[in-house]
Amino acid sequence: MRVLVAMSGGVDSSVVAALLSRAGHDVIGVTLQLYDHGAATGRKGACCAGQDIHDARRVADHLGIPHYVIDAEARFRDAVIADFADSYAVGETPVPCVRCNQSVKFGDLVALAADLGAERLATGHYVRRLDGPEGAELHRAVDPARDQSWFLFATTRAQLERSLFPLGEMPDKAAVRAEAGRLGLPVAAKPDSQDICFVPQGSYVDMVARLRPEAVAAGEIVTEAGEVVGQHDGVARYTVGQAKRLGMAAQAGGSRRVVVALDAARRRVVVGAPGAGTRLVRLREVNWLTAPRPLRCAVKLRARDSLHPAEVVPTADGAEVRLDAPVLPAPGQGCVFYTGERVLGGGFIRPIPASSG
Ligand SMILES: Nc1ncnc2c1ncn2[C@@H]1O[C@H](COP(=O)(O)OP(=O)(O)OP(=O)(O)O)[C@@H](O)[C@H]1O
Repeated sequence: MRVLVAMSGGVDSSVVAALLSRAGHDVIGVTLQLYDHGAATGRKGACCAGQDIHDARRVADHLGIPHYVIDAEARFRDAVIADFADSYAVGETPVPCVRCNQSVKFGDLVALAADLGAERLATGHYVRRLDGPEGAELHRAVDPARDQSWFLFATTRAQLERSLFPLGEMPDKAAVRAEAGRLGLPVAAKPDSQDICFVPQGSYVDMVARLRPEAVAAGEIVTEAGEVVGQHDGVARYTVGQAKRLGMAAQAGGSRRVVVALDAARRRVVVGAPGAGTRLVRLREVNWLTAPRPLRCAVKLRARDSLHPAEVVPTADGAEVRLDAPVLPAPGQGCVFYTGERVLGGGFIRPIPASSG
């Protein structure tokens, strides 16, 4: 069959292209030009994106497959980078990888695959797509250390139907690298990519400051009762649930405190006692990967979170998550519903109104 492979120039998607090509499929490679570190940082010659495109092309040449580069910079800027900064500016903690998967990768590339007559879009994500009685199902990767299922919760059922994730079955990353070596891929020894691809050297605050300066404006750290206990230099530097780096003043007489809300309109970071939390979490933009219905399941409220037993109930504008035990989730993050290895859906966490004076 004809398969469009999303090639980032990294080891994972290169192995995907190679495996599918070796298996006899009619493989077409596509690389999205998403950002330019040189342009973003003002530094000349810092264009990692350019190197990645070059690497993807070398792999495609090595495999003898056609390869296209698509300029998706404007789309990425609007759908991912602007959303990232806007989200911080309203006191949320965004997950840009979910926005990117939702828009640029699965939204646009599944459509491109159809235009090119390809039956499937393949990526190097570590997840499994299995066929069940309801159609395509999203499952965790075999390797729990690499599993990316949480980041794919917004992929629609129609997009999943048309996707392939060959690496979800791999035992671990070492096996993928070994495969890259065996296949003679020129990127076999390339280091793994960084966390947020468009933020150079992890300085996300600088990027937010350029786009939404109000998100890094100074303000007060207050208790839920409205007592001022410290100063901060921007709500964008904080996330709900954070207990570190709150400053000495915010640690009342040595007792620890935790961020319980970010009131961006008043530039306030609201702190409370550790153990503060809620049993009711409201979600927006919920994507169901099963028929929407009340579910008894386990939810994950950030990428590297443990599972929390809960009941998820669909509502007219999203879903309500009723947790067995209180949690302190960060608005803007994802809440993903799991039953065993399968993802049943997920949505974005709505803000919990700040209760400070
Ligand atoms: N610029 C891009 N163009 C096309 N596809 C991309 C691009 N960036 C990422 N992808 C696709 O999304 C997948 C997951 O992206 P992620 O950033 O998690 O990659 P990764 O774990 O670094 O993998 P890789 O080793 O392939 O770069 C990639 O394996 C690839 O299929």
